[in-house]
Amino acid sequence: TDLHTSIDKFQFDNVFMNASGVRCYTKDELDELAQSDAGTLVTKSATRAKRLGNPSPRYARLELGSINSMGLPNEGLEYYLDYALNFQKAHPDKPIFLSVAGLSMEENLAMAHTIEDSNFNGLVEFNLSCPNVPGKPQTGYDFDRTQEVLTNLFSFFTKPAGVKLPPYFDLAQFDQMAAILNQFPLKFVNSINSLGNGLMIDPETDTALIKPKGGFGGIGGAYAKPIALANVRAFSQRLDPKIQLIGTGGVTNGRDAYDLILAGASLVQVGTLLQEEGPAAFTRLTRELRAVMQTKGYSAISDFKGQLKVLS
Ligand SMILES: O=C(O)c1[nH]c(=O)[nH]c(=O)c1I
Repeated sequence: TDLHTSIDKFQFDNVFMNASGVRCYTKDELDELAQSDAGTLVTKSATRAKRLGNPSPRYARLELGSINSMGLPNEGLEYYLDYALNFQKAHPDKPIFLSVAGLSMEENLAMAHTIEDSNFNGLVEFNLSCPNVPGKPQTGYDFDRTQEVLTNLFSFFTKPAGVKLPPYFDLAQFDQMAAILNQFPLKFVNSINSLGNGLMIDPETDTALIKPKGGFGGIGGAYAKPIALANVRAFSQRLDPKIQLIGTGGVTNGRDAYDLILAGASLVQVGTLLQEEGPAAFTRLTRELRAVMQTKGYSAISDFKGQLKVLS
């Protein structure tokens, strides 16, 4: 069985990769991902300047996943762009993703110009869904703003790019968002980011588990699986076929990854599981996905991608 997959002209020898924000803040962490069984990697969402992020505790493991309000801590765009430029020299056959999350339209466009003017030859993921910067709403939940950002962006940006979206929960929202996204030369849509602004409680102290925002943070892990499947499926049914899906959310084993691919995903990102198990998780996931494919009689991702059946 072969886990080879592609997005646009980019080929990957394995469908698995990290979700932005997980074990991808520093060069050392990124190198660990590069040396793992993952097919590729994405850097922590970058702002122009380095950010420390929110006060700790800002991440907690939960019974069925995780809650985080990191607050966009990162080393700044130049750091990740520098990493990417060195990486592509050393690994010309392994395209990587650069994630960008400007806190304003101007910052997003300024960072996009910097990337456009660079020799970066991988893919750019514009994160429209960070839920944890106090006072900053998620762009992905403001349709007019999303339209405006993408219009300004693609008036000059020519490198391969996609967007990271928050989860939607209403079919009219899938219709509206897809109608916006279909207007732009996107190579991919990555769905979903964490379930924004959840809350969990420490049973000993009756206190919110994490410190920022009175305990509100993005929820990941098994809790996210049914929402991730629905979002990938909904966009797969609505987007121009030229726009491919990256499935993120709820991957704990090979079957979860198989399900995201059935729903239409070309790549599968792993967040909470990677945070908890480390890059060795990719070895287990790869083995487990191959086993599911063998059971089903499939030898390639294309044999079952998007082939979810429904009851007639
Ligand atoms: O708090 C974060 O840094 C964060 N956390 C998330 O769960 N998703 C995001 O896109 C981001 I930028």
